[in-house]
Amino acid sequence: MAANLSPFRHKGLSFTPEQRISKNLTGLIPHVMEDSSKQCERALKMIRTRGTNIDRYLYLSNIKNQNVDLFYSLLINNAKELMPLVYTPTIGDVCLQYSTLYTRPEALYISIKQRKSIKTILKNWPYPNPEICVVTDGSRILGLGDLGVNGVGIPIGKLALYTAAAGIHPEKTLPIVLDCGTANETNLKDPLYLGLRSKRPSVAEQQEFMDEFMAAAAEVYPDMVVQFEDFESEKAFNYLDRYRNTHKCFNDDIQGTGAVVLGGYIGAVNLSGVPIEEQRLVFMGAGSAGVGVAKQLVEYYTKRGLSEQAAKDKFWLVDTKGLVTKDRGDKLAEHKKYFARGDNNGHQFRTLEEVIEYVKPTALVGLTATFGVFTESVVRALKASVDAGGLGRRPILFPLSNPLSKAECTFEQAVTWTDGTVIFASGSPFSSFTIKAGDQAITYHPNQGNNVYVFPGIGLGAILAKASRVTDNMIYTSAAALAGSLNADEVHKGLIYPRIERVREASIIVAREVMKAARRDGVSQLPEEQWLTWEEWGDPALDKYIKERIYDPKL
Ligand SMILES: NC(=O)C1=CN([C@@H]2O[C@H](COP(=O)(O)OP(=O)(O)OC[C@H]3O[C@@H](n4cnc5c(N)ncnc54)[C@H](O)[C@@H]3O)[C@@H](O)[C@H]2O)C=CC1
Ligand SMILES: CC(=O)C(=O)O
Ligand SMILES: [Mg+2]
Repeated sequence: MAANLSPFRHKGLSFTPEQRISKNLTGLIPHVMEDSSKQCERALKMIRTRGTNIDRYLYLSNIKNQNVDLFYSLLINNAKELMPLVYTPTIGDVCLQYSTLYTRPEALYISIKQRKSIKTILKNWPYPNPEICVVTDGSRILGLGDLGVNGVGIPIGKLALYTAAAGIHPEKTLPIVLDCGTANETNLKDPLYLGLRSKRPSVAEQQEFMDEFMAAAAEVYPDMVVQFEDFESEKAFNYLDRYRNTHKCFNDDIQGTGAVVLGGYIGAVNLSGVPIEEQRLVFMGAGSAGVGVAKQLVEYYTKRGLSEQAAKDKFWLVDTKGLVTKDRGDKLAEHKKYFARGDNNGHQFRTLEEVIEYVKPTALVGLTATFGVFTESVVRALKASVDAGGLGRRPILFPLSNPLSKAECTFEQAVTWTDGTVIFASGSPFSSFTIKAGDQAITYHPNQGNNVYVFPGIGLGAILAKASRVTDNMIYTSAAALAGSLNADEVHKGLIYPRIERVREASIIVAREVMKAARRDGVSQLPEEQWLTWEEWGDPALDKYIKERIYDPKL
């Protein structure tokens, strides 16, 4: 690429005749001058005529590499169509094949063998002062397991959404993969695999590496917010505890997912006809996401006046061995202990059907990374237990695992098995579903319950508030802000999340409330006079401040 056609300054075919002359571009691009809509039209035609989603991803990725503004114009204005290509579910397939698809670097790749050079590597990043970093060690990529360095697609995808959904300038985003080896035999045997060809070292050694990384990142980029992503559960909880009080960081799978599910749960309860006090929640999956979400919901209940114990009593967590109880006889992982039930009178419930029969839940949340565990009998049992409470009540069913190939059930199944009564959210997007009966047709609209509705706003809010830490209140507030961000049409349609086309509007609301929470918690380092001005002029002034600072692609 000619130096005068940097991807960050490339206007494609929109360069004016004057710009073409002054930048010596004459003849380097076709003579025609096109506005952005024409260029988007061409790209969309290409995308729609490619044969596979991987081809579409590669085409988009190529555009991003050549013309950043065109890429983000496309993504922002066609979020519903293109987000599933840049993010889940397609990004899951991309990660599985990353080492084969690789054509150029798009992230920082830091291996545990380069421990002595972390600062140098960070300084090698070509764009100055990144504001947000998404870092993974690839050990639990979506529901696909340990993908090692191939997991780098996730930080790349999440950061594209930081720009598309929250307007963080693309030059201010930094994707990082920490390569500690992998347990993935397929990758280890793949001659094209790009990562360290060794098993992961001990947890202690990985933690030392992480300590060194966090210290180096804070020294080289002191203002940067760090988002932990897709670390397997033990490390996810450990690193969050370890750094949350000393670094500007949060864990998206624990905290972001907690907030997004709480945001949707508030709306779902309103639609369900089952009062919040009567809700009983079964969680299938007790990993970082399951426990993170359940804890966020406990906080919601305690803020509504319940004691912590009474709030906790509303949750039954299930893992591969059955209901998580104190006396199950196996050694519970540390993060499961908080929710271990002690009221099972020595009885152990091994299957989800047994748990449903015992608990009579009103809501079922899936975070298992296992396709199809919400079987017909499970979903029908959930519906029956909700119906038993009274007419017109609706079951809440959230199969949240990603990508689509790991969803606990499909939208069509959920609608069919609940006779259309389900309040549904899935981690990856399902299409609407129409049932025809004679001349009548009813169309059901799914929700996407994915942390993309909160992490961009949490990061943006923390950056703009100049927050020294990401506090629990900032996370909690993001959920409440999301729940309040639906417009009248979305409420009328019975949705519990804003339509994905409105994720940018929702993210600004989330960011604004996160900023205010940072200030309330005393972690905002903005001058006090600034906050007093916003107090005087209210949210519109703060919104204006945010909007003036966010990136809008201009071709
Ligand atoms: N929708 C969203 O925004 C998000 C979705 N997720 C998804 O959640 C899933 C889980 O993520 P983590 O909690 O980090 O994984 P994890 O591996 O830590 O936890 C999985 C849990 O599910 C349990 N499990 C697995 N198979 C099961 C089965 N057949 N029956 C019962 N329990 C079973 C395991 O015992 C474990 O407790 C992944 O697919 C991930 O993509 C994660 C974060 C955000
Ligand atoms: C959405 C997400 O963060 C996950 O599936 O891990
Ligand atoms: Mg994740």
